[in-house]
Amino acid sequence: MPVQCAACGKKAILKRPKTADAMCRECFYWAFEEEIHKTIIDAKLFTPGDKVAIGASGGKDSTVLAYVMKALNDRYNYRLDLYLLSVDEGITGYRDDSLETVKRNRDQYCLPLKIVSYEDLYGWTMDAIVKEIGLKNNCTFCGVFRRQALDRGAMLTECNKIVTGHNADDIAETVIMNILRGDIARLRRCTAITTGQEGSLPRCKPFKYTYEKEIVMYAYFKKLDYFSTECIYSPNAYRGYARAFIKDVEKVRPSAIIDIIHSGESLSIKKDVKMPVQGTCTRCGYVSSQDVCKACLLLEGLNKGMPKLGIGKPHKVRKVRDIHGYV
Ligand SMILES: Nc1ncnc2c1ncn2[C@@H]1O[C@H](COP(=O)(O)OP(=O)(O)OP(=O)(O)O)[C@@H](O)[C@H]1O
Repeated sequence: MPVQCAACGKKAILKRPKTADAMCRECFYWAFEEEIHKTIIDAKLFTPGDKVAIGASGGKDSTVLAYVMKALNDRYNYRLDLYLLSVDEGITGYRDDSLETVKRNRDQYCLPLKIVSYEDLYGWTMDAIVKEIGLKNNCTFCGVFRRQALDRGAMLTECNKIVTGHNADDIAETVIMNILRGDIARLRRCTAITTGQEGSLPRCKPFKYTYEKEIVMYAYFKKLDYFSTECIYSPNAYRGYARAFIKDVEKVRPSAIIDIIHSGESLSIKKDVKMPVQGTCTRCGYVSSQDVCKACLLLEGLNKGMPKLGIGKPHKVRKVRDIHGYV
C-alpha cells in the first residue's frame, strides 16, 4: 500500500524535513508557500506600494525567494514592486557565473534586475583584495562591503526594503556563533525578522522559519534554475563548526533549528550590559557604532597598503590607527 499524503490522501512522494509528514508534490508546494505567507503576514513585513529589492545571488535560497515572493505577491495581491538586486563582488569563476543565472531568473520571472559591483563602489574587486590579504580574513571584507552594497543598490533603484534568502538554518547557526563569541549586541539582533537602523533600509528575512532542506527540495521539484557552487574564497571555518554542531543535534532532535531560533528570540539582556550606540560614519554617512564605519576602515587599510588595519575589535583597530596617526 503506497504511503498517503498527510494533506490530501493521494500518493505521497516525499517526507517533509520540518514536520516528517509524508506529502504529495502539490501539497508540499502549498504548505511551503503558505508558511512563508504566514511569516510575512504575522510579522507585517510589507505594506502595499513597497518597492522591494530581492538580494539575488543566483544561489538556491535567493532563487527560491524570488520565485516565492513573486508567486505570493500575485496570489495575495500584496501590491509590491519587486526587483532583483545583485552584488558583483568581482570573484572570477564564481560570481560571474552565478550572475548569469540571475540574468536568466530576471527573464524567467519577468523581474527587473540591478547589478552593483564592489569595483564601482569601492574601487576593489574581491579578486584584488584576496591578492592583498590572502584567504584568511577575506570573508570580513566581503561581508562588510556586501551589506553596504545591497543598501546602496536598493537606494539607487529607489527601493524602500530589502529581502534576503537567509533561512532558519542560517539564523540558528548565527545564534550559536554569537553565543560562542559572547557578542551580545549581535545575539540580540540576529533573530529579528527585520533589521536595519536609521540611515539604512529595513532588511527582512521571509525564510526565517524555513528549513534549508525544504528550500533545496522545493527548488529541486520545481526545477528552478539556480547556481550551486560554493564561493571559491570562502573557507568560513567558524560557521562550519556551528553548522556541523546543529546538524549533529538535529539528528537526535529534529526541531533543534527552530528551538535555537526561539531560544535566541527569548533571550533578554541585563540592564547593566553596555550596548553599542548607533550613529553615522563621519566619512561616508553610513550607519555605524564607531566614528568611522567598518567598510571605510577596511577600505582605508587597503588603499594604504595595510589591509589588516580594519580587522579585529574596534578598540584594537583604534590603537593601530592612533600609532600611525590616521584620522
Ligand atoms: N552577491 C549577492 N548579491 C545579492 N544578494 C546576495 C549576494 N550574496 C548574498 N546575498 C543575499 O544574502 C543571502 C544570504 O547569503 P549567503 O551568502 O549566506 O548565501 P546562501 O545562504 O548560500 O544563499 P543563496 O543560496 O541565495 O546564495 C542570500 O540568500 C541573498 O539574498
